[in-house]
Amino acid sequence: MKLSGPAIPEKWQPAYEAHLQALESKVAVVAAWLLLITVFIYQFSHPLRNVHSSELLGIEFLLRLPVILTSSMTLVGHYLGGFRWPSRYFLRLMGLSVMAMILSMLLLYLKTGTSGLYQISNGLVISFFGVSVLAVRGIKEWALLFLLPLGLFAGAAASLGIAFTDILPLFFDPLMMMLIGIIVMEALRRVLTSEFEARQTLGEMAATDQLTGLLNRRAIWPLLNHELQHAQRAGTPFSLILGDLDLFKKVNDVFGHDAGDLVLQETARRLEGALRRQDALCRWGGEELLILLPDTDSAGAQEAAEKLRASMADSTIAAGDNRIHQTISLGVASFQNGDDIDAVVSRADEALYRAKHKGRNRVEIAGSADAMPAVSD
Ligand SMILES: Nc1nc2c(ncn2[C@@H]2O[C@H](COP(=O)(O)OP(=O)(O)OP(=O)(O)O)[C@@H](O)[C@H]2O)c(=O)[nH]1
Repeated sequence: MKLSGPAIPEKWQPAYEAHLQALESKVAVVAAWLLLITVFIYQFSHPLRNVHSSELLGIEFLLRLPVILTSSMTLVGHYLGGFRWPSRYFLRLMGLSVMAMILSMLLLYLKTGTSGLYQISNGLVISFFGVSVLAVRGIKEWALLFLLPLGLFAGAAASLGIAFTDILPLFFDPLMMMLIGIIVMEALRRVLTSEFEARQTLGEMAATDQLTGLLNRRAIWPLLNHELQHAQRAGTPFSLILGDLDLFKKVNDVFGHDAGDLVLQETARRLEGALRRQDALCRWGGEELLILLPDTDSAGAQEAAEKLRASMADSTIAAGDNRIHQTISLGVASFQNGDDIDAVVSRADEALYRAKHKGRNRVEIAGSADAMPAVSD
């Protein structure tokens, strides 16, 4: 069984990491509460469990103290935001403190010959199961949580002169429980990973235009709003380009709808190739495209729009035996104080309208223009 689980595609890695961290955070809080409760129950229930007289209570409390501290830290971190560490570190601390507690108790009982080894053996079973469930990320965490403490325990037992033949039988059931815990956790992780992938796929489908693979109109809105807020807060510029394929109706009429679709797909590919990584390209409507250029002023956006125009005009598109010369007209508008998104889009639309009117296959900048004459075609 591959304990590291199925591979997550590269593009989803950041979201998967966030998903894992959210899971670890939930497991850490539940584990911290459980540990605090159980440690106190065990500390004060020894008469009920008929373990031993009270002479070891003090030292047992000291051995339980790291568990109390690490689980308290986890809860403080979670509820009060006191520590900025990822939950993974809290899980490690709690797991290691549980292992240190139970293994030192075992050494203590073995060394002092105190009756109650049977209880410690039960404690080992519970602890090994519990700690294996903390290994949310799989094999590497498991190795850290188990191999390190068990290695130290073996060293300590050897130096105290405790025979391994006395110890090994005590570990049989705990190791079985550890195995069960790991398998349960791995199964759970696989279910959660499949659920994560299904959610990502659905999210992508909902955000993507099926024909071109570009963002759809709904999906670009959050990006536009984010950019608007950033511009309002930090005073950074951003620009929008509205592009519209020229005389595209003719392509459909002359070459057929399939050829039209192919032209749209090739347009998406070319425009994407001409843009920067941080720019967002969206299919705004039928043959209309909206491009968001973060951190770009009017001059930069004009340059980008010119590149987009050239990427279409410079070479024909092959559709079966035909070569289609498809051009695009573009209107550019940049954010100005007091704008909302509709205002910037509307200015880009006016500029596009002008580009069409002036003969198509050209870039027009909002605000740089003459009053708009009526378009005749
Ligand atoms: N093949 C195809 N055609 C589409 C799609 N979406 C929109 N269209 C077509 O795009 C054409 C747009 O035509 P018009 O709005 O008249 O504009 P135009 O012919 O491009 O002319 P101008 O914009 O003035 O340059 C229409 O024929 C639509 O049917 C699509 O997904 N696939």
